[in-house]
Amino acid sequence: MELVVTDLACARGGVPVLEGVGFTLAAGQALMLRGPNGIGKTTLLRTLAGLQPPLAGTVSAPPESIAYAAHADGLKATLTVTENLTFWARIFGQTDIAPALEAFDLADLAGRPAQNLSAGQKRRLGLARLLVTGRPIWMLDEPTVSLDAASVAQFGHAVARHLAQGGAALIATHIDLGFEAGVLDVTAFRARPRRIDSFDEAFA
Ligand SMILES: Nc1ncnc2c1ncn2[C@@H]1O[C@H](COP(=O)(O)OP(=O)(O)OP(=O)(O)O)[C@@H](O)[C@H]1O
Repeated sequence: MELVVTDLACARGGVPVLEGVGFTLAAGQALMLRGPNGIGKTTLLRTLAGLQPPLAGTVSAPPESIAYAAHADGLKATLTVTENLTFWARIFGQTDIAPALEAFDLADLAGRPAQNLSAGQKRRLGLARLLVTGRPIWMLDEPTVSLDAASVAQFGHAVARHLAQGGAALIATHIDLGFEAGVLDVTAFRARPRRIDSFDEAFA
């Protein structure tokens, strides 16, 4: 599924962050979001994934086509690895969690409660959830935090497989993930400061 973003503007905490964002992401393609800390990469991903409304512009792909993985792992602490994946698979109408366990080398940890995993293992489980969504467009915010080199490579392979199967990925990351990808530097879309004209606007 193709994602076409046109003239998008987005805000965080009521403050415009980015404007005029436009790009196309075709099936099979990945795009790396770049730009300094605080420029608006997370804000853009949240807006594209439908977690917050844009100030302006259009996003061609519906939120139902997007799987969003935020900074936080979002795991159920007392559920095991298998139970976490099964829980998420059911939400997305899927049943098979075996490929997710395999892709992220989680089989040996399948019976362990999420709260007893290391930070990197939690992150692997968080990312494995992408595979049980069945959704074509992955939007990932700093997905490699806490991962060691082998796990980064494993994650890179999982994304590459997703792309080969006709998926697409938009990834905010500062590191090279080992597969061919375009780069979108969001610095080019930094919102210009504007005058606040009313009390209501100042505290919106
Ligand atoms: N909850 C919030 N309320 C108000 N402003 C926020 C909030 N979260 C972030 N911001 C501000 O919004 C702007 C964009 O933040 P955002 O998290 O999108 O940047 P980023 O490019 O993802 O940064 P990083 O590379 O550090 O993760 C920043 O100036 C930040 O300080």
